[in-house]
Amino acid sequence: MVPASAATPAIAADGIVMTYGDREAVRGVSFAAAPGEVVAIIGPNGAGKTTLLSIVGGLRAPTAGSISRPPAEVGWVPQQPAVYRKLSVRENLRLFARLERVGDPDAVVARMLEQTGLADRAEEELGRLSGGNQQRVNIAIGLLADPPVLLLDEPSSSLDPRQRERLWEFITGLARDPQHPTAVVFSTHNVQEAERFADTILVLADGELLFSGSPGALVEQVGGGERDFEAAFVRFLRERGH
Ligand SMILES: Nc1ncnc2c1ncn2[C@@H]1O[C@H](COP(=O)(O)OP(=O)(O)OP(=O)(O)O)[C@@H](O)[C@H]1O
Repeated sequence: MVPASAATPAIAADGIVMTYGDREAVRGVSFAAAPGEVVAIIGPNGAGKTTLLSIVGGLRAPTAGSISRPPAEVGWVPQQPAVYRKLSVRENLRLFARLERVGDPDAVVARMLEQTGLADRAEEELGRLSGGNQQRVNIAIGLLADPPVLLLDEPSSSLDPRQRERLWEFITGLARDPQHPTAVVFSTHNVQEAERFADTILVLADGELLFSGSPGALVEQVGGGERDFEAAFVRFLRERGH
């Protein structure tokens, strides 16, 4: 749990603008994440969350603005995994390790199996694993190149509450690893999840960054009178015309 100001950022986005035709999907957004910091991007449908994440991950070039790291140093976990359900867990990891041209694919695959706690499921067909374990494999693929930054687009949206809990244990463990504190940036529609697991919340609406700070600071901004974080978030948006 390192506040962004306390260390050199693991990643910084500066003045990101993205236009699709004449539609401005992201309007001059800047943010930074420190090593070990967990950042949640929340906002209504169409706010620009996926667009912003995909630019930070180097999947799309922005219309304007810059990202402090090249795409090779940023792990990306898409909402729709690109995994092969008929291949085993190990085969999937090996395939993506080769595609990413990691130095020693077998060693990297062994490390990922260890890190995800899936070593004893390595030979199982991926499609037979639970949704939560499939999502771990999806995340492991994002981690193959050992990136200092991991981006996840709605990582828990298809999981039940128990799987969700285990997934967050895993993700926050990556951030808190003292040897390799990964900066984690994720988007979610689950506002309570953002409040629970993120150090910093970014509120995006209609492409504009309306808030950046701790969950507590957002509650304070709306006067602290709401019954929970979700109610405070809804009020915050309403007061700003969304
Ligand atoms: N490839 C594209 N071409 C044209 N418009 C796009 C494209 N991708 C996204 N948009 C538009 O940009 C805006 C932001 O979309 P984006 O998917 O980034 O939002 P989001 O916050 O991730 O939404 P959701 O919560 O629904 O996933 C939307 O108006 C969307 O229709």
